[in-house]
Amino acid sequence: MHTFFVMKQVQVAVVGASGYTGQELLRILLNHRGVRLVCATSRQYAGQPLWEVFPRFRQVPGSDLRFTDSDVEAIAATGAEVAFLALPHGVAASYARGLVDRGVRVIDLSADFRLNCPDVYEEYYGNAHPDTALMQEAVYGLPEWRPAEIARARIVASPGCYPTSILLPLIPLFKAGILEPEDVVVCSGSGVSGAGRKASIPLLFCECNESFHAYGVPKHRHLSEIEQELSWAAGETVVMSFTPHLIPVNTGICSTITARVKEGADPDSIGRLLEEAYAGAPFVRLLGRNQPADTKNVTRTNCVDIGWAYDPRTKRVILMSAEDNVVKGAGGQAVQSFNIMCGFDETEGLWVL
Ligand SMILES: NC(=O)C1=CN([C@@H]2O[C@H](COP(=O)(O)OP(=O)(O)OC[C@H]3O[C@@H](n4cnc5c(N)ncnc54)[C@H](OP(=O)(O)O)[C@@H]3O)[C@@H](O)[C@H]2O)C=CC1
Ligand SMILES: CC(=O)N[C@@H](CCC(=O)OP(=O)(O)O)C(=O)O
Repeated sequence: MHTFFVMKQVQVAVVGASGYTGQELLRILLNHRGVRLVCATSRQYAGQPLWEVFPRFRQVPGSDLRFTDSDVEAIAATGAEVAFLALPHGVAASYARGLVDRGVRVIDLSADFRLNCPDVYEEYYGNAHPDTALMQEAVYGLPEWRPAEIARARIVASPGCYPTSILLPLIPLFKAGILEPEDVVVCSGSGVSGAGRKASIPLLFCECNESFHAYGVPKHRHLSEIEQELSWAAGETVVMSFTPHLIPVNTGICSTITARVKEGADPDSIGRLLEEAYAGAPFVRLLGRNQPADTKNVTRTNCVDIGWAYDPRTKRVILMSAEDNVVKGAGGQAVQSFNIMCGFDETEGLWVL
């Protein structure tokens, strides 16, 4: 006798489905047993089926759905219960309030709702936030640290790609109080898809290939959310240096973090603190002492790999992390939050290697 397991289905919309993170969301959601995709938006591809725009989805069940150029009213009318916003920052905020007010739960991949202080938002994004009430309601959706708040949220602000690779290694050490709060230095590299699927001369193949350079110095906009979350973990203000680099690969983020260990703190506790923090975390893979993380092992997965080292001469811990910017740094992490919000296993649809 066969036993059939029927999983509940949640109706889902992807708004901004033709970009890099939108495409990644489609890839994961078309394979998710608990999802019925009811809406995928794109202005330029409106009317075309998903598989025609992304031939990799040809013959995949559900890929006959057509892109629509939708507004809030039309998205809600599809019966969507959850909407992923994979829109440029600034645009996402114009959809969020209308959807939440119509009872659609929102998972926003943009930076619009990640900060909780309106002044910091204005400092980094150059304009006043259009909806500070919703900004303060939004949960910063790092699933490893806020599962209970994510589970009941109306709006989740999914963390940025660089921040995810930096926060996961550092939060346990700041929570344990072993790091100096004003002596953190981070050097990160991102694949070119991090900049989005748009025409731009600096992003052309001949401009970025065979090349490696820093950008966004000295105050990349991600500094604001990283310092916010590290200050939350430390219980005091954390100030850091952050230098992003563009690396000539499609996807992948590699972050090398060094931080000074406080006088009297035990550097031998670093490995144990990480292991205790992530004992039940399916997507955090601890590599061990003196083991660097490599982007080639995480691309197209929802995993973050983390290695660590300690240099007694400088009294600095060295944390090395790698993730895929469009998966754990964006679409995969957003689906991880979706699973928690909808009562699915946290890993549902995400064990694709
Ligand atoms: N790429 C990455 O690694 C990461 C990106 N993010 C964030 O996720 C969001 C999406 O990023 P990404 O996928 O790279 O961006 P893309 O530029 O690749 O895609 C943007 C999407 O939004 C749609 N769009 C653009 N402008 C508008 C508009 N005014 N109204 C409605 N739809 C619009 C585009 O389709 P169309 O023009 O056809 O309408 C497209 O589907 C951004 O906020 C980004 O900062 C977060 C983490 C990592
Ligand atoms: C390579 C590149 O340009 N990366 C982007 C960061 C990725 C991103 O989209 O930022 P959010 O996570 O905040 O949305 C940048 O530096 O602005």
